[in-house]
Order: sequence, then C-alpha cells, then structure tokens
Amino acid sequence: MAVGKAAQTRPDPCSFVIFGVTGDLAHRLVIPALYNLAANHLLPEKFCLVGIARKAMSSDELRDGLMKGLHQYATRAVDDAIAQRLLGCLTCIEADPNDPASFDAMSKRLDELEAAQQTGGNRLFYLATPPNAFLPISRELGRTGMLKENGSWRRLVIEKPFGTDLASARELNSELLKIVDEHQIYRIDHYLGKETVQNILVLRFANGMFEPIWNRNHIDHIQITVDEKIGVGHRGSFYDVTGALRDMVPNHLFQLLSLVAMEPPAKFDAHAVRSEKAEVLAAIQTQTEEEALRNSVRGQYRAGRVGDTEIDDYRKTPDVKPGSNTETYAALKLTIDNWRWAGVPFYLRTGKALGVKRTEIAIKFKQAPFAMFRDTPVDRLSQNYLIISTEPTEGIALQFNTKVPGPNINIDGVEMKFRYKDYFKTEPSTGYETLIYDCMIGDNILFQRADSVEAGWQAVQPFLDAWKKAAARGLKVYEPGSEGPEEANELMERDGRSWRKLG
Ligand SMILES: NC(=O)C1=CN([C@@H]2O[C@H](COP(=O)(O)OP(=O)(O)OC[C@H]3O[C@@H](n4cnc5c(N)ncnc54)[C@H](OP(=O)(O)O)[C@@H]3O)[C@@H](O)[C@H]2O)C=CC1
Ligand SMILES: O=C1O[C@H](COP(=O)(O)O)[C@@H](O)[C@H](O)[C@H]1O
Repeated sequence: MAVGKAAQTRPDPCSFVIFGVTGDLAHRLVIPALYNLAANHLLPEKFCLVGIARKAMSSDELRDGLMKGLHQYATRAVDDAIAQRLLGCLTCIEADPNDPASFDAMSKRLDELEAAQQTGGNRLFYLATPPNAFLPISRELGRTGMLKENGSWRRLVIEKPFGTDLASARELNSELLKIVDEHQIYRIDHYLGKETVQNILVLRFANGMFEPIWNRNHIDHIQITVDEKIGVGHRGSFYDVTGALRDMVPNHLFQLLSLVAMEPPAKFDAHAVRSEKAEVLAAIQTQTEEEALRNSVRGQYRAGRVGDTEIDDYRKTPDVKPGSNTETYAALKLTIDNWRWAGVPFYLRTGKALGVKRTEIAIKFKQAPFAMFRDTPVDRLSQNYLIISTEPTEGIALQFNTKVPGPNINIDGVEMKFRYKDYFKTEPSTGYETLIYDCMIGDNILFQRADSVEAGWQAVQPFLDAWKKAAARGLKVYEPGSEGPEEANELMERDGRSWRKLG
C-alpha cells in the first residue's frame, strides 16, 4: 500500500506462478493488472511469468489466449511492446494436483527457468482456481519443497471465497498452516485494492475532526450497501452453492465494516491494522437463529429488465437448480458489542440485478436535539449523512442543512462533495494492481489474516444456519431493476429508519 512509502519501487526479482491460468480471473483481472504494473515500471527487472494448466498446452497457445484476454479486458490502451515484454517470457507448465509426478516435474522445471532468468528463487504462487483446489495444490507445493524459504521468499496467494462457513474456513486455515507460515499466506479480497476503501483509514485517522464524533454519542446508525446491476450470468454453478451472503458479506462488506468501525491502530503496520480489524469483527454480536431470521431479509430475482438488459429468472440461469432457494439479495442488521458502537446498528445489504450499481458506506449522524427555527420541527430537517462511496462515483459527501436564501428562515438539505477525479489523475484499474504489487514487495497489510476471516464467518454463521433451516420459507422475490425486496425496507422501518436514497 503506497501510504507512508516515499515512492513505489520495483519489487525483488521473482517468479509469478499462476494456477488456474486458463480461467476467467486470470484473463480478466490478473493479467490486465500485471500489464498495468508493467506499464508503470512496477514489475521486477527480472521476472518469470509461469502459467500452470492441468491439460497439455504450449506456451504459445497460452500466450495467445492471455493476449486476447488482455486486449479484451485491459483498463487502458494496450501498448504492444509492453504486452510482448510481459507475455513474451511466459512459460506454460502442465501440472495437476491429482498427479504428484507432475508437481515433481514442475519443481524441476521452475528451478531451471529461475536459474536461466536469475530471479533468485523468490516465488509467488497465485491460486486462481476454484476453492476446492486450494488445499490439494498447496499440499503438493509443500510436499515438493516449493514453498520452503531458503534465503528467498515464497508466497501463496489464496483467492476468495476462503471457506464456505466457519468450520470449513477453520479447517482450511489449520491445514494451510501445516504447510506454510502465516506470513507466507496472502488471502486476497479485491475490495482492499480499491482506492476509496483504502482511503477510509486515511479519512478517519489522518484528520482530527472525525474521530471525536465517530462513536455512539453522535452516530445513529451505519448503512453499507453493495448493489449490482448484473445478474448471475454464466456463474450459476458457483453462485447457486454460494449465494449473496457468502459471496459478498464475510469478505467485501466486512472489509468495509471493519475499516469504518475498527479502533485506531497503534501504528500503521500490518500487525497493528489487522489486529484491530480482527478485533472489531470478533465483537459483532452473535445472534440466535431466531434473532438472525428477524434481523435479515433474503431475496431472489425473477425475470425482468435492468435498464436495457433482459435478465432471466434466477432459477432459469444455466447450472442453477430449478427450484433453488439460493439468495441473490441479502440484507442484515448487526450490532457491535463494544464501547464505541453499543446501540449503533449496522445495516448491510447487497444484491444482484438491482437498478443501480452502488457501493457505499453511509454514516447517519444523530439529528439535532432541538430545532429552534419556527415552522421547522426537528423531524423535518434533512438527515446528516457522511457518505463514502466507490460506486457510482469514487468520493466522499457530507449532507447537512442550510438556510434557503430569502427573508424567511427556510431550511433545506445540501451536499458537500469530494470526487477523486476532480482532484487526482486516477488511472482506471482492475483493483488487483495494488494487491499484486503488495504481495511482491511483501506488504500484507491489505490481506486478510486467519483470525479476521474466521471472525467474519462466525458473525454470518447464524444467518447461514437459520436460512438453511427455513429453506423456501422467508425467501422473498424481487423484480430486476428494483431496490430489492420490499421487506428490506421494513427491516429499517421497524427501527424508525430508512435506507438512504440515491440522488
Ligand atoms: N472471476 C472472477 O471475477 C473472480 C474470481 N474469484 C475467484 O477466483 C477463483 C477462480 O475463478 P474463475 O477464474 O472465475 O474460475 P474459472 O472456472 O474461470 O477458472 C478456474 C481455473 O482453475 C483451474 N482449475 C479448476 N479446477 C482445478 C483443480 N482441481 N486443480 C487445479 N486447477 C483447477 C481451471 O483449469 P482447467 O482449465 O484445467 O480446468 C481454470 O483455469 C475462484 O476461487 C473464484 O472464487 C474471485 C473474485 C472474482
Ligand atoms: O467477488 C465478487 O465481487 C464482485 C463485485 O465486485 P465489484 O468490485 O464489482 O463491486 C461480484 O460481482 C461477484 O459476485 C463476487 O464474487
């Protein structure tokens, strides 16, 4: 992460080994991110790019596919010379975790490549594979000694989802820690690569004015919204066993929640920041199943339109079970049991096929206790929100009341807005550049530690259990292009609150 560093420097020479290189993530996000790093001179001088495929494939064939993907998904115009430099050195190695001999051969081949390219033995293994392959691949890497650090570094990048519930996340952590040390594991969550998300800490702790009011005395509640317009599309087989809650909440939404709710770390280093994040997640009150049902809404979209795009009924998505009860929308009410947040509800919502793409944290401050202005009762004052948003615009807005010009005291709500693009020249990014760069320089501040992953699953486990038992009961349907099921509004209205409207 660039904060606190004088300038970005090139990482150590290393090999970058991608498992799952034939897949969507590698083509759409990882290679374009490496391209952006190459274009900004942020790849190591000596760099060995290796793709691991389970089926035989030549390096040329793999290179052609990745080059095509780069042209399709790059976030900036592709300069052929840079792309050639990046992919020119690509080597494809065939290895399957079900075939130990293939890993022995891979280990030998990597040694040879690294000796030729003088990368010094530093290796980053990026597991861009389905979660069920994380452990088999790690075990083979461990067995063959490829993860052993002998004067060089060896790192393992694990994609999300990290486990499917509390028990499986614990099991995965415990098995991985038999193979590698925690400092070698980089559990990735691309939300932490987003500028606005990293800026939450800067906003809170590099400014003196927010901290005094950042607590239960001044904050009424906090809303975290991650709405998407896209449907499930071609990801039916993954999504139908995952659902909106597992896909988004214990990872992306909890990253936002932990950054906004954590205590100030003693210093800005990985240990201190990650400890505070884990601490606040662990303080999320564990709900009984009955409370979990009362404090949640789950929905599933039917056929309809989002803007000009036709969206099919979720249950008709390829690879989705015909009568599936998997939620494509989830809203939750959580509370954090600590001194700062006691009595301050956190309302979270996320869903697919909704009317707008919106990612925001809206911090709602308490109303003024008394309105001294005639004809303006306190409940007619506009609400005071501080809004930190990534979508549709990256920025921060503060909403407050002001006097309407004129002879009388009329009051209306206005907004002060900071938009990143008005102040900084930002380059479009995949969100993965920062994370991949940080892995290469060994800065794990933006990666999840085992304890916070487990604390996240612990907090959502009651909802998973309650929803599983309830099956179809309680699953609400919603129209594509809407704001989600009406019951999500009722979740707020019951508490005398409402979701923040856009615009
Ligand atoms: N795509 C995305 O936008 C995002 C994906 N992720 C995560 O990234 C990971 C990859 O996702 P995605 O690229 O979409 O998936 P894909 O299905 O498109 O690709 C999976 C890749 O993994 C390989 N693979 C599958 N099974 C195994 C196995 N048992 N052992 C070794 N390799 C295997 C496949 O290789 P083969 O050709 O041999 O079958 C393929 O290259 C997942 O964990 C996903 O949750 C996270 C965030 C976003
Ligand atoms: O990890 C995931 O995130 C995306 C949303 O990411 P964003 O950066 O576009 O907000 C989501 O679509 C996907 O289902 C999920 O797996």
